[in-house]
Amino acid sequence: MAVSGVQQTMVNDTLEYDRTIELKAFDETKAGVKGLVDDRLVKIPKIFVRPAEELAKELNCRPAEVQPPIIDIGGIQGLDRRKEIVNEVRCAAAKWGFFQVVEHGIPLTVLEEMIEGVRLFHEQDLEAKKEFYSRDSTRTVRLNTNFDLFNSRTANWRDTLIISVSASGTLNPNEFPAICRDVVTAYAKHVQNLGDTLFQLLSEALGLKEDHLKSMECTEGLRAVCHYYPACPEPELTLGTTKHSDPLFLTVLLQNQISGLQVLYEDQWVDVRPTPGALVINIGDLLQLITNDQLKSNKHRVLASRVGPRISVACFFSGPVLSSKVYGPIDELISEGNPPVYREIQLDKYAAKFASTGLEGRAYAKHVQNLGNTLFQLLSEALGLRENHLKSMECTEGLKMACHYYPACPEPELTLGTTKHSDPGFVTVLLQNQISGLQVLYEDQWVDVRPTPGALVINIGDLLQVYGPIVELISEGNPPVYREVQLDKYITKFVTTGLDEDLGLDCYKK
Ligand SMILES: O=C(O)CCC(=O)C(=O)O
Ligand SMILES: [Fe+2]
Repeated sequence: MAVSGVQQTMVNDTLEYDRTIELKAFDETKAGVKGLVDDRLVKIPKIFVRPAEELAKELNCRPAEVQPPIIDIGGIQGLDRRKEIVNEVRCAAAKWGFFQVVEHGIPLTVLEEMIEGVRLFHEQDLEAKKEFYSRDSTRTVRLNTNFDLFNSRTANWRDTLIISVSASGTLNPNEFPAICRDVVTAYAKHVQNLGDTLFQLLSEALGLKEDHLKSMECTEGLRAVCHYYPACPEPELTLGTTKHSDPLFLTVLLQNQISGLQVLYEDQWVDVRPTPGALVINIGDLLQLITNDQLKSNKHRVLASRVGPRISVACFFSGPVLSSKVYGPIDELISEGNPPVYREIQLDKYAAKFASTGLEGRAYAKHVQNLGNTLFQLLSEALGLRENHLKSMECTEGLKMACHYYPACPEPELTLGTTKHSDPGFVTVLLQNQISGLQVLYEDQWVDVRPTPGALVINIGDLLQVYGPIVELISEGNPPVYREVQLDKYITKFVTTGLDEDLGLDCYKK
């Protein structure tokens, strides 16, 4: 656990060097996976190949014969039928987190034209597409391949055009790509209306007033994410989209007739079969959070395929993502017997976190965050403070991962893997493989920190030693040894001096 900025620099320096170069070269073509396919390659580049252990597990996995429910929402105006629909929605959203809707009011021609518009966009000349290629999430429209390309272990066989339809609360079609502007505008209006209906049905399914979720602004922040999955020469080695759950409130997904989408149901991958005219609806993590687990946000993925292109449009209802609005379990859904399982989150911070972690790689980080919380409790108690003291000082925040790769060295006695230093953050949780090398300076001697299977190394960082000494730890006989530091300045100083300059903590002494 360490502080942002600092460790990020280290990540870039040391994470599997060749892979980073390959990823950069691929990204710089701005041609995406479609560009690779146009070059008629027969083997997929290594950056797309899933790790052997993941592929081996896949063999044990059989798609099941069940299907998420298909719900006909045509009759919602009729009182009795509406009750039935609300009931079906409740069951599907609680059990599967996924369902398909038919008779939703969006004409088939609009669905077909939307798919065609996305195909035209991705299949136009590279030069025309390049102007949209960007990883800048503040842009209304951006094309890229794998939004998490530089954070994921394996790249996905997919390019994506992302359009923030109403991020600022208003539709601004002038910025949409001309080649699909009209159809995106028309489709987005239909999806917004359907979203309003779905959030009404979901509110009723939860026993709330029909406009409850809308009044919480869940119907806001519509983003159309237009995926293009080209045919893949080695589909069994990669994925179209890595296993994930959608982070925000609700997703309305349009897919063409090429299958690939799967949802994880009772530990089996189940195909969500393309059904002409149907739209797939799935619950996102935040809707699970505010409903205190009554509705489920389920994991899903997309397989790569020898046939293609598969085209899909995922419309995300993200809420007011740029605002600091706070979301927690809805009061009406909480009771003594059903206490809140989640704490409140601030939407802008939550969304930024997802954008920077990507679809995978959250599993280890989540465990480390939990372990960190425990360690800071133990450390607080060890200092004779209340168990949440260090957490309340925000020491548990700003988790960053630095993934080092130390190649074998022909002349190791002439160099070092990492120069002598202390860590600048609060606490570091270190995972190492079985190759030794880490040493700690103890009583003026270098002591090996031997790799121990299953163990993690924990070390105290400079900030925990200094950070504006805690008043409870100061007394007349033990006056403050350090002056207070301002966190951002402190970090900047470390980043600009690097490991070599042995600043130590002396410069922070009074
Ligand atoms: O392409 C699909 O069918 C699903 C895409 C997806 O899961 C997503 O964009 O979150
Ligand atoms: Fe998804």
